[in-house]
Amino acid sequence: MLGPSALQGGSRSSGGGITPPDIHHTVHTLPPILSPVSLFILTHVEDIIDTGNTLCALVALVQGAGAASVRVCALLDKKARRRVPLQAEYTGFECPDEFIVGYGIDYAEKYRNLPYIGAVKDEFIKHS
Ligand SMILES: O=P(O)(O)OC[C@H]1O[C@H](OP(=O)(O)OP(=O)(O)O)[C@H](O)[C@@H]1O
Repeated sequence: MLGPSALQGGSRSSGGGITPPDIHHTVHTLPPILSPVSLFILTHVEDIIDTGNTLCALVALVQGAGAASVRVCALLDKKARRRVPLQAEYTGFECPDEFIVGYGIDYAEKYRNLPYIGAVKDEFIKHS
């Protein structure tokens, strides 16, 4: 059965569109918790869905492990950035295509601790 720490480890990728998601890292950092799984129902809670790559990989992994049902819940859904067909069952708010921070979401490892959700202004975004 999947444990909470395993799920946290499996949910990592790039959210704010700052760096590309590292799905291989995601999969390889999962501990060997997916061996004999019989039947379980999982609701995965995520802060934000961006490209959908993270959850697409995670859902496939969990389904492949024998989940009877996998449901995705996300506070924010940045649909305009989607690269794979991922549809969350439960979402809080549709999010514009901006750099979002706060409530655990960072921009270059900053502003995670803001007690509200904000968008980083263009003049603060590093263009490389
Ligand atoms: O839909 P995707 O494009 O795959 O992005 C979504 C993921 O990105 C964010 O994590 P992030 O990589 O920023 O890690 P962090 O939570 O440690 O900042 C977020 O928490 C999701 O897990």
